[in-house]
Amino acid sequence: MRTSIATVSLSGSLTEKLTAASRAGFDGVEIFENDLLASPLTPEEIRTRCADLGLRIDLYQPMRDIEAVPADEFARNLRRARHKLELMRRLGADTVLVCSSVSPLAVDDDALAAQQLSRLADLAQDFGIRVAYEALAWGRHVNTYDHAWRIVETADHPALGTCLDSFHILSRGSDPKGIEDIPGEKIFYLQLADAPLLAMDVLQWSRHYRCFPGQGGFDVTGLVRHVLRTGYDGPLSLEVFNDVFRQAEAGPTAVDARRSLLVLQEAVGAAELPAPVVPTGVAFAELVTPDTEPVSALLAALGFARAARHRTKPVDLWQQGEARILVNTGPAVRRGGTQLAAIGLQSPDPAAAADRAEALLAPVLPRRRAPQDAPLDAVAAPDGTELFFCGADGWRADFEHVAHTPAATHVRHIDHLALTQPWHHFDEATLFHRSVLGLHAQESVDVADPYGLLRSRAVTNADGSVRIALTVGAAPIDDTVRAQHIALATDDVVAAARRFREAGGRLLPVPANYYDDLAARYDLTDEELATYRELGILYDRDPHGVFRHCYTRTVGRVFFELVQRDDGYRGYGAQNAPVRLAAQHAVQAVTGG
Ligand SMILES: O=C(O)c1ccc(O)c(O)c1
Ligand SMILES: [Mg+2]
Repeated sequence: MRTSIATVSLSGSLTEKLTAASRAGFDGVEIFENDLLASPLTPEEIRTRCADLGLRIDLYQPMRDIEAVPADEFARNLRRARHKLELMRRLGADTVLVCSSVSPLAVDDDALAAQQLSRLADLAQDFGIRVAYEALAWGRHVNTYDHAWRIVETADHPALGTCLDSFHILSRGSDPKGIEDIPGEKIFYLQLADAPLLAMDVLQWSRHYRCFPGQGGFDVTGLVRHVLRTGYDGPLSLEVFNDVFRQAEAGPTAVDARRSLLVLQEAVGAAELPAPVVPTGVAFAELVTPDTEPVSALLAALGFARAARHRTKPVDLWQQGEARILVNTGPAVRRGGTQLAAIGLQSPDPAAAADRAEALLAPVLPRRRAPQDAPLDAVAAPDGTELFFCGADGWRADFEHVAHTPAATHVRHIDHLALTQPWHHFDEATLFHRSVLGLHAQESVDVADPYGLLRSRAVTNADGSVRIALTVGAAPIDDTVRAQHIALATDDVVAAARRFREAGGRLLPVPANYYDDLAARYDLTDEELATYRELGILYDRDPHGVFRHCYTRTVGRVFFELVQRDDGYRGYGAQNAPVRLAAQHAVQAVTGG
């Protein structure tokens, strides 16, 4: 199936948009009128540019407020339409989109609408152009796809068909099954967009919050299945009006867009991709740092032992239980100090995992960093984090044992990793982790930071042995919020916190008000409360179990969390995150770091 994208979905000048669409592998574009009007290129030059980039101009849009109006008004509309059709001939575009009218002049008269659209189709036919009539969800009289189709059916004109747009159909709660009643050859175009499920005015929802299929709450895949059953063989085209994408770089957005279509095509059986290989655990988390001292001190206080050193690179392996942290002082170190740069994911088939990632347009990283290293399959996540797919124990061969005092035994494994996403990459990150890694996305939650609202969403495998929390701010965010963290699982957070403190570690202090409120919310003993208060342990419950957690101070961009997850608690203490964030800001204000 051919794929296409509307220029409105990408940022930049028309030629930047076209370049991004082509580089991401789209076959065609919908040219949005405003993009053309603002371009210094002539229609002929745009046509040539598209041809050079291997892009077909699948649609020109939109033509508005054409139908069901008084005769004199319609005469003016036809005159306007003729200009556009001439322009389209110069562009070499063969299909024009006509949106259902929102004009106060339009009357509720299907016969008149059919007759006038038929006249327009006559004119378009002279230009070799087809007219695709689309019901806007907020059209004045025509606002459902079945209504638009009835008018097209009545007009019965070979150059008039309908354009289906998943947003307009699903936002109104129309049943997409009825699409199967439309003959495939009368569906002239199919536009796809998803959206988060919001209770708001449909026009605002459409113009600001659309997202790529799989990033919102609509069943776009189900809708496409109905469309394919009609025999429709036109392109799958993305038409996404989104405030964030309008600001984000066009290149990555186009790749994200194309990935969403690949996943959708896979789901409807229109594309075959290497099957997902779900990771089965976290092999390691890798920190890069310009200075091992503060990180080493922190890890030692947490009970880790420096157990091994890489044979060829300045990388130490710190271990406790099944938790492994690599500390790298190599050339990967960037400005901004210590950061979480890579995650090793235990994979049952690393090569196949990398194949799927590559098929879904993830940047594949070199397999060997040095000739003598064991080859490792790795890709970059949208935020730049390197994801290594690790087989049984291959990567360990690159490390040689160093003499060390045994590690403590409080920490069992890495519970979760929390990564902050560049602010315009949140939906992309979720789709990436779901589609590339086969992880399941949990509900997105809002978290109040003193200086902005954050959105957080966890992706996990089935048994919870891989959990990654993705967080983003509504706008570019400050360093506290940019922090990343590694949560370490323990069976006894109180003992682990005490040990950490006795070893010289400093825990994040939590305000007394928090504990007063905790006493009101839960029936905890005075002794328990006093312990939590003393150590800065936060507490949460969900329908499954109990969560107790506390935080270390931050080094560079990274801090650690000790977590005790009892009785199948599934969350991440989101309830407590605002208190934690405020406490981190407070510490930063005092210490400057
Ligand atoms: O928001 C609009 O006006 C608009 C225009 C063209 C479309 O195809 C559409 O779905 C919406
Ligand atoms: Mg549309």
